[in-house]
Amino acid sequence: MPLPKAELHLHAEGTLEPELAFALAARNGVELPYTDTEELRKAYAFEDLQSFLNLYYELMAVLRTERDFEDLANAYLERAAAQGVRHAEIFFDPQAHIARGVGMGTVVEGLWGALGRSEENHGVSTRLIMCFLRDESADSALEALEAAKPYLDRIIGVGLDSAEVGHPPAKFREVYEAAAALGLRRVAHAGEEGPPEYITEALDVLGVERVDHGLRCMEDPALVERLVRERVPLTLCPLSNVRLRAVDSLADHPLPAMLGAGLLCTVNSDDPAYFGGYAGDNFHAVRDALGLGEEHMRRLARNSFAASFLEDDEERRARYLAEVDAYEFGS
Ligand SMILES: Nc1ncnc2[nH]cnc12
Ligand SMILES: [Zn+2]
Repeated sequence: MPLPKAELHLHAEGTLEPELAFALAARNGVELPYTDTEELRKAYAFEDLQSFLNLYYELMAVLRTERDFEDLANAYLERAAAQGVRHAEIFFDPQAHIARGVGMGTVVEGLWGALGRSEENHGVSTRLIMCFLRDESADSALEALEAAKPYLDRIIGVGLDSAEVGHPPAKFREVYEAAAALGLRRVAHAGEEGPPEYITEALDVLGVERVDHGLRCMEDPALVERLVRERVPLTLCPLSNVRLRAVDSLADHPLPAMLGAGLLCTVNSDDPAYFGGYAGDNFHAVRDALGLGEEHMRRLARNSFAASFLEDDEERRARYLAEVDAYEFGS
């Protein structure tokens, strides 16, 4: 039985496996510039975040109908459940779909077709977080938030993703203020490729409650101290960091140093179809490459539920934490 865990950094579009991409392409009459899944997989040798994002946006062309988004989310939830994920807070990128003529309603209702039944079908509770694309304009982000207003019973928060360097968080002050006024939770990618200052800005200007990645905080000891003191969760994605060359190898990942510093670290998969593993694979990878023992694994699992947005269901959070505490390794 796998260790129970929450996944807090997962892009729905990043769960598009090559086989499903080809199946959806055929269903929707979309032509992909790859002959088969094998050739597509060869394109997964990334140099950096941008080289990944180019493929990530290209393959989204196959996602057109509510059913496509529902199938995508169901495929993820099934795999995640098999790896011990009990709760998933799932990002999606509405602007990338709206720009292709696929409306907010299609995306949200499609994803909801799977998420709304996830507990019965997969035993996984879920939340949905819409992300703004930081390499698009602040006005475009405001338009996306406006388009989301009819669906706010389905969306619990906002995030910020896409190409980081050159797009500091402060660009999105206004849309984050508007999101906060609507009662939405706030997170942002920061310190993946961008400097530690972007993490500080995300906290101070955007008011984020969690930092996605946050890896580069380790370059600034005063920032680390602050993140520890304020108990700001970091949603780390180790296999993603290797594939996008944020770290040289898994053995060089700063996770042990980050845990040692007292940071509230969590381990997640980011875009599992592209980076070679789902949540449980990421847990196993850091255990094996970094020699983390059972107590570290249990701590990471506890952190994932502690850092989740389950304030609306503390009873459930307590139940999940009790599952982690009772977990017997090797069972
Ligand atoms: N790791 C990542 N960083 C920034 N934007 C993303 N969009 C999907 N995955 C991402
Ligand atoms: Zn991400």
